[in-house]
Amino acid sequence: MSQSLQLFTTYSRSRNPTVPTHSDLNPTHTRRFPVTLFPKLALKASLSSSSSSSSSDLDPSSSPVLVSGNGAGGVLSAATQAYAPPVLVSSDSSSIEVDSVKEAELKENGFRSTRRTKLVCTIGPTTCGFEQLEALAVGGMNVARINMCHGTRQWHRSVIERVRRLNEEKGFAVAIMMDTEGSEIHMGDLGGAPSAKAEDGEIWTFSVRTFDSNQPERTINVNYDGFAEDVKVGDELLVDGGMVRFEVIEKIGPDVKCKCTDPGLLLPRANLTFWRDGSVVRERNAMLPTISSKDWLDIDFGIAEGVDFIAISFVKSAEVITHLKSYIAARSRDSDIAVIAKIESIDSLKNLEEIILASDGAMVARGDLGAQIPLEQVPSVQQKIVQLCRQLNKPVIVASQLLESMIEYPTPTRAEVADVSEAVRQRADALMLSGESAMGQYPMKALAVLRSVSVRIEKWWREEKRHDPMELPDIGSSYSDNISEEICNSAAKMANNLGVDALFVYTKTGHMASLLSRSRPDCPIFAFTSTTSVRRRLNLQWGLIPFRLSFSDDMESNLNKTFSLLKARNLIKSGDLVIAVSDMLQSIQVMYVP
Ligand SMILES: Nc1ncnc2c1ncn2[C@@H]1O[C@H](COP(=O)(O)OP(=O)(O)OP(=O)(O)O)[C@@H](O)[C@H]1O
Ligand SMILES: CC(=O)C(=O)O
Ligand SMILES: [K+]
Ligand SMILES: [Mg+2]
Repeated sequence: MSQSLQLFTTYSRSRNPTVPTHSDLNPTHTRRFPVTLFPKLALKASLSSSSSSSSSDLDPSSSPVLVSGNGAGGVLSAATQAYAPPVLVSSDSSSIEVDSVKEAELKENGFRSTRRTKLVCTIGPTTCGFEQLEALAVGGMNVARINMCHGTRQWHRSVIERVRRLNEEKGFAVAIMMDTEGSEIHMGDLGGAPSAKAEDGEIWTFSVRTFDSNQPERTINVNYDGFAEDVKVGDELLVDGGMVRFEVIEKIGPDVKCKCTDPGLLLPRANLTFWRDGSVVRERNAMLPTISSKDWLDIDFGIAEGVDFIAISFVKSAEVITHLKSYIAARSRDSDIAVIAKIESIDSLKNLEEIILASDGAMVARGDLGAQIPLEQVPSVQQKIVQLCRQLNKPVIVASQLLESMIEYPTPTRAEVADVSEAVRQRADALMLSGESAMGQYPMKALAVLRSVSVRIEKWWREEKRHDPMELPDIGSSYSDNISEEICNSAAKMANNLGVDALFVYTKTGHMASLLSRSRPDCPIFAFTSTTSVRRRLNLQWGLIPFRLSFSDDMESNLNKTFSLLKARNLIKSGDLVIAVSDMLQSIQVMYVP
């Protein structure tokens, strides 16, 4: 076996004076980097003129090969590379200019300051139209989430179709995440009303009876037949994780009379938990399946629609994730739907490591989590989950109430901004909007707040060099996996030490890209992959700018092609220092853009 670390040091022009210079990086001096991890260290100075090979790599007649973007994407036809600054996508006879936002950002601020933290938006009544979806995509939405608790499958299908059309026509790579309902106890849909206000001291009836059109006043339907049997007089009933609270005062057959003790807004299908003697009552929930029969139908729907992620609510154990993954694999051989475990119950915390290991990512679902554990424990649990996910190389989303007040108001509270900053500082892969984007009055403003806070905090922490280095354990099961990990860890470290402008990774499955992301390097990671589904999936991971690119096993030609395409688009320039790694050739290459 020949596992070599190859350092191709191509020197083409004098070093940018703002970054450290290395006088021995030149055509006549090759330098052995202090890397001793590999059996054979082949150090090769590649002196060929990179620009000379570009013409043969770029066949003007070929179809679009390069699609860039970090939620704001674009398609660059090889034919346009030399001349055409406006990047065009031809989906029909007319051409549409795309990616103006991302490109403008990359060009104005340099790609060093692009946002690393990814943004997930829950789509609901206020954002389901094509124009609103486009505005969200332009505003930085990387993943659109649809919550199967709400709306019909037809409604969800139309959202998926619109997102797909947006991607095709405008060159975005917005991924779709389907979130299951789960079989927890929740309220009915309030007889069609958007919300209802419960005032202090009011008596409300929670009933397992279903009501057709005429729902009696102050009556709420509960979806679970055993509800009236399970609760006891004196129990505390929490709606939506404690946003509204009631005390159970009387049981009459299927009806449970409750007095409101903390007033608030009741929203359709809000979750219900009941507490007795200071802790949540969960015996019954423990017996309910994590994936209900309705969830299985929704999952079939998600597979048929080709969603990118399925997020499973109220995961209790790793088995359910493993089972779902094999179910998906059996149903859709070619698809690579990633399974995200939502951490929102006591059981999920008990089995945290196994669950995360079995999943393709996790969500800190603070809404329901805060209804199951004391609220003051939520911040430390969040930090723990975020750290563990990074160590195990799984993307992690911090969700719920990040900008809750923006459902009603155009400006966030200072406390909300601090909460968002903290999640960015913890270097979660992604932040999620829920009600703010699903049914709030200011979805675009809320997204803009996430975007600006992310960019600001990321930059501040980079400048301050305040990031704690994290111990990254070996996670691969084979020697070859371990080599990939060492290559990525070393490449990220070299990138920081040398102050390079970008890391490039050529990856078929996205694995090497995720390993680079795990190191949270100072520079952005340009991830080149040949399939659109992998590109969309990488859109959830910290610091990756995913591009679709047809590439070969010949790294030199890949690099030349990439340099030409990116330079034509003014995304990189001669003299930029780049470190490249790839799946195909286990190597680290350091070079200046010719
Ligand atoms: N497809 C939809 N149709 C109508 N309203 C929606 C839709 N999706 C979300 N909402 C509204 O936005 C609110 C917040 O959305 P979110 O997805 O966070 O849901 P949730 O019901 O709080 O539950 P969870 O996230 O725990 O599943 C919901 O309570 C609901 O009022
Ligand atoms: C997102 C979600 O499910 C929660 O916070 O409960
Ligand atoms: K859900
Ligand atoms: Mg939840």
